[in-house]
Amino acid sequence: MGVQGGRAGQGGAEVHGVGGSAWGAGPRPPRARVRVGFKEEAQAIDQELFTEYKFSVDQLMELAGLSCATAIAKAYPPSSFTTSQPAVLVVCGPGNNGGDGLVCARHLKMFGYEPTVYYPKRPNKPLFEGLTTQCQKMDIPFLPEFPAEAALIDELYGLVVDAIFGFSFKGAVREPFGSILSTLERITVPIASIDIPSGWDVEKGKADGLQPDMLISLTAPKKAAMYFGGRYHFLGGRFVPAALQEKYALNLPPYPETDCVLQLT
Ligand SMILES: NC(=O)C1=CN([C@@H]2O[C@H](COP(=O)(O)OP(=O)(O)OC[C@H]3O[C@@H](n4cnc5c(N)ncnc54)[C@H](O)[C@@H]3O)[C@@H](O)[C@H]2O)[C@H](O)CC1
Ligand SMILES: [K+]
Repeated sequence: MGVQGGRAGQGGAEVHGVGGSAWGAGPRPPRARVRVGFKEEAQAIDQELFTEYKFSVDQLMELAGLSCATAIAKAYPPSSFTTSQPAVLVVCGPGNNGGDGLVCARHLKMFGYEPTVYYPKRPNKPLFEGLTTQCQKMDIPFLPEFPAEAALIDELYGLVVDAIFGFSFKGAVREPFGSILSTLERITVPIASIDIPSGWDVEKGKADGLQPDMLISLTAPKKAAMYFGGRYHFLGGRFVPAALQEKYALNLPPYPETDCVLQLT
């Protein structure tokens, strides 16, 4: 099961191309001329967007989630799925990365996919409650339990969206996410990670961690993106005003026309 042309296994040469896993070869420079961002910068830009530019989290999350669904639709069109339906499992974590996942699930449904959400730790905040209700009202199922067997995920879904942790992840991973990540490390269907592969150190990555087929960097690639060895790297979150891009010397390549995503590799 999976998507046509999807990877056959974690870290396999057929996915990572010549040279095999990026980990084997050590860090490599990003293939597009994009200055790799740093964790501190990502959070500082985020803060400035909220405090100085007066954006709300809802606004940016909507654009971030839409970018993710759009990038997924470009890399894995529904027709490429080998499952009977373009079934996507969206795994959402407890912070804003999880919120991006909920928005992404909603747009994927609009785009003709069949998303299912797993959302074990739900913040008691109107934003996340609203996003959850929107998905439920759109007949997006929420799993009560995470599939214990990696093989079951491979059988039921053609793609997994990793919206567990973003740039605020730190320290040793706590349950239930440790078990979830160890199951995801064993699946063979492709994983699309939002902003950062979950469980990775934001700067150093994680050699024995998740190895997604796709990474959608939001605002700018974080330092750990240097270690990404999958097939598709997209930039999304086309919402950083020019003055802020200049202040942080983001040096982002131009997005094509009116697109909300840019394929970097
Ligand atoms: N400007 C932008 O680019 C935007 C990015 N967005 C997304 O927001 C995330 C960052 O969100 P944040 O809420 O700050 O944090 P996270 O989602 O990364 O996770 C925090 C969440 O996780 C828990 N946690 C942290 N470490 C651990 C651990 N070791 N084990 C278990 N749990 C852990 C923590 O307690 C919190 O609950 C960014 O990456 C983008 O994806 C926004 O959408 C806005 C625009
Ligand atoms: K993630």
